Amino acid sequence: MRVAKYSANGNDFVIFHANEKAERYDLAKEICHRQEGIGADGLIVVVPHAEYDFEWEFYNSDGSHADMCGNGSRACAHYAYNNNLAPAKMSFLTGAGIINAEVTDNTPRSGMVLSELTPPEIIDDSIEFNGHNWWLINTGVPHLVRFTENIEAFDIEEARELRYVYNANVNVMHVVDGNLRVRTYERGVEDETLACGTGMAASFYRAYKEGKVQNNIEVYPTSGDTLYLGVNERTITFKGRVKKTFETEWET
Ligand SMILES: N[C@@H](CCC[C@H](N)C(=O)O)C(=O)O
Repeated sequence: MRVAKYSANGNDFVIFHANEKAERYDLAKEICHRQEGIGADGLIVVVPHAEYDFEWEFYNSDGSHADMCGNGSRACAHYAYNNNLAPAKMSFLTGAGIINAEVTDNTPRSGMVLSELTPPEIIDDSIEFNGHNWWLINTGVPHLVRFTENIEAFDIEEARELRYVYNANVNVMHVVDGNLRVRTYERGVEDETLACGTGMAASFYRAYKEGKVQNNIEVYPTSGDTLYLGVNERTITFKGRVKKTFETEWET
């Protein structure tokens, strides 16, 4: 089976396409394993759909399903376009709903991809934990977000505790010159990742709602890359470069 490895600003994925949907938890764990597999934060399988350009299956590296993945949606759009599975402007079905994406500045190895995420929903804006105010926001998957003045001191153990209490990903953000730095602990990877799209979107949404940033800003994840986020009437737009790092045969 031919698979492609992608990096979307440090959040990395293995992607392949198949003729039909299946339960691929074990394959996800095997392929994503950092020492014994290819190594990735997630596995994406592109399958045909009657109404949309395609549908995806998304798995975290521990084999769990997730309804949505912002960075994965951009990597997947580049993969689908370059494998003639979708036009440059496409719509595809995820567990969270329909995602519209557009690939520009394309080469076989990289592209600029804009993904329009599903409408954000503030689930709770008054969570108090260890003296901090957290918001729980669903941007396709649930994220806890709070502000910090010292982003270097992101407490991974506290994040891990919160992740299990709320069954959510956990983010801290710092406003820098009107833009945002964000660090994310991801459930399903069970550690900090180099970038998380829905996490950056949830952080941006809270900062925007509280008037701490304007619309259309730059967001910097742990990888140090630059992503572009904005909000329109209903959805959050999320744009940045993705890279195909290699392709290989995977023996099943
Ligand atoms: N990295 C993703 C989010 C993937 C799903 C998440 N780990 C969960 O289980 O909720 C992104 O870029 O949004």
